[in-house]
Amino acid sequence: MLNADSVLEVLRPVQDPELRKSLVELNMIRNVAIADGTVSFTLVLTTPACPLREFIVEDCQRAVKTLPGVQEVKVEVTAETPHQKSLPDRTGIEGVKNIVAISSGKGGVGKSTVAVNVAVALAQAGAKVGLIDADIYGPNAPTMLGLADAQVMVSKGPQGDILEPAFNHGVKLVSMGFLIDPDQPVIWRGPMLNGIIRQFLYQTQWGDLDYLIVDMPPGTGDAQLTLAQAVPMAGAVIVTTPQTVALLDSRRGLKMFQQMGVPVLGIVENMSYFIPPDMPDRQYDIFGSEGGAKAAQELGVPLLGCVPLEIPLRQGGDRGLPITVGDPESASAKALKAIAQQIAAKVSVAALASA
Ligand SMILES: Nc1ncnc2c1ncn2[C@@H]1O[C@H](COP(=O)(O)OP(=O)(O)OP(=O)(O)O)[C@@H](O)[C@H]1O
Repeated sequence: MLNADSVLEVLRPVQDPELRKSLVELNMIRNVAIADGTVSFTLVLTTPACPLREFIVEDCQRAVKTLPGVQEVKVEVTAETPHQKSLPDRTGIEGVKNIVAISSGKGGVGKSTVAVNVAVALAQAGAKVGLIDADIYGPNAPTMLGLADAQVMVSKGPQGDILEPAFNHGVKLVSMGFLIDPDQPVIWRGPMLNGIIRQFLYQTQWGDLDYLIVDMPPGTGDAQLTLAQAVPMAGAVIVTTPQTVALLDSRRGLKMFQQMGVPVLGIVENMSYFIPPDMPDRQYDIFGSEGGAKAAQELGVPLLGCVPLEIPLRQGGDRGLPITVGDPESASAKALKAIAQQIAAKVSVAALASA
């Protein structure tokens, strides 16, 4: 007999591949309806950027089609991103579900490029996304997001000034670049850092966010400490290049986050290989190969993905048109999108495991 119960029954063995639990038991199947041989239901994923979305939908359709009398299976896909666990000694931000730091052991490895494109890719998938550019040395997220000339609006709230983030390509942004004088030497910016990070976290009109991405200054300094001690973080991502020296720096970064109780979600290897614009099928391992994979294995954290060195990626950053928007079919855009999905999946798994 074809009814809602029999549909749920055949769907019960279908598992979420990341959580390894039944979709039905996870309450991810809702609104089952049947009309003339057409079964429809809503599949509620744990992130709009689910890397296995198509795979799960196909699994569901295949299962339901085994029921006699089913001619068509219509699946509406939505998502409810879980809220990371709060910690007794760290204050979360109201409305913000998950805070993810993008970090690197040293400068110039492409941390901001990864942070900006991951934020945009999550927004493209349908998530509500904010980005804090906390890099005092090179606050370049505004340029990369096409917001170089943006002004942050400040309004008076009961507890002081409230920042109104700038917005472009689906991402809300606050940046050190909006607040500091670019001609001011870095040595004078340093002492302001803690205060500004706290203001970015607690005195910004973020609204509801699934993900708040933080582009950290390079290294293992005060900003990392301030952030980790202030808010509960869903995790940190470490960006590296394949060279050994960059990897040594990453190891330091990894240890620091682990000591502060921040889970390291994985490593992103940037500038993994070069794709010449005139020969898109060729690739050159300029900085050696497999460095990120080896480091991830050695450090016991996942490799979230490898981003090739491509000229349009740099040009997009300079022009304020992230590659994920400007050339979504390029190898680097696809890699960055897949990395965003990996991050989202790991954050959801961790949030649900600790719930
Ligand atoms: N995979 C890539 N292919 C081509 N250019 C890249 C790639 N990754 C980064 N770049 C370029 O390299 C430069 C440095 O990148 P980015 O600013 O993202 O690095 P960073 O680690 O954030 O640096 P900083 O330490 O200054 O904050 C930028 O001009 C960027 O466009």
